[in-house]
Amino acid sequence: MNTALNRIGPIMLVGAGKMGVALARGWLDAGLAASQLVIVHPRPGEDLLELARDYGLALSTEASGLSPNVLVVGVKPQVMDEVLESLAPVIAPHTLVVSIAAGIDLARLASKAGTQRVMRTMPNTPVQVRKGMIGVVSGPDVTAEDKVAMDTLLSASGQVIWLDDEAQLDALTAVSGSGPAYIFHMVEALAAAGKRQGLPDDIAEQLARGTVIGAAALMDAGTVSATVLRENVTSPKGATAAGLAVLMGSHGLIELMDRTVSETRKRTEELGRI
Ligand SMILES: NC(=O)C1=CN([C@@H]2O[C@H](COP(=O)(O)OP(=O)(O)OC[C@H]3O[C@@H](n4cnc5c(N)ncnc54)[C@H](O)[C@@H]3O)[C@@H](O)[C@H]2O)C=CC1
Ligand SMILES: O=C(O)[C@@H]1CCC=N1
Repeated sequence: MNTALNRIGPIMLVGAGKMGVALARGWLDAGLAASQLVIVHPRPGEDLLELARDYGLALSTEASGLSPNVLVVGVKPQVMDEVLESLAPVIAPHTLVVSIAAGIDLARLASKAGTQRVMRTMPNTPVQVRKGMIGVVSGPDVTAEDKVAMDTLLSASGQVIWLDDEAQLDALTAVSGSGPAYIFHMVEALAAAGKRQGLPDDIAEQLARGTVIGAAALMDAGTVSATVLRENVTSPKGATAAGLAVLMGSHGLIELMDRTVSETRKRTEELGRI
């Protein structure tokens, strides 16, 4: 049992799809008692039902009968307005409203939720294993106690990055919110290249996946920079140097990642205007 975590509730999570379930699993793994969490979902999917079974969680099909201290809204940006408006009966003056939606700004959240006590967060899927990167910005009526409570709750899922400038949350979305997808695609690309070099499919996939896991574990094990870790693999005039000359050459990964992150940010900003 994690005492600090269990002083925050009751917590209501509305919309537990991929991300909501990932967050909830992180909190429950960190010691949040099932009695402190109410999950509201009209049609629970298999992942949510499994989470409920694992932790003895009660699921609810509608938000009613409770004004939570923290209301986390985990729906898609496209339905955020209507969902927030429908939550008016459970939002009390003591309720901190927390959105995880990409793009929707604090002013819009506040206007639809009917309170200035709002926060905007941007987690990523590794929150499920408590290795998330989670950006946060606060609305004007968020108290110091709210910030401590959210820092405790979100820290249970990974590293919390507080930002003062809301625009930076869209940049953070494009780096760490979407970032796991870039890395998973790197695994797919490395496996595909291995197959083209004649490796059996299953072995190429095992090698690519295991290599990214091993490289991430090396970064996790210490504070050595990615640059030094890369240099440690790269013997002068050796094999790696030949491959990196392509990856780090003109139109290489730096340019590709720059364009990728820039497009993701642009779309994040668009989602906030839909
Ligand atoms: N998937 C990711 O890696 C990340 C997603 N996000 C944000 O998280 C939010 C959810 O994304 P995902 O989990 O990927 O999508 P998802 O589609 O898996 O989850 C959204 C869930 O909300 C449910 N829902 C819709 N209307 C509802 C209502 N009225 N009441 C309760 N539940 C309702 C849907 O049935 C669905 O299960 C989005 O706003 C997205 O921008 C943020 C960070 C990372
Ligand atoms: O793709 C999306 O819109 C969300 C935001 C960050 C990760 N997934």
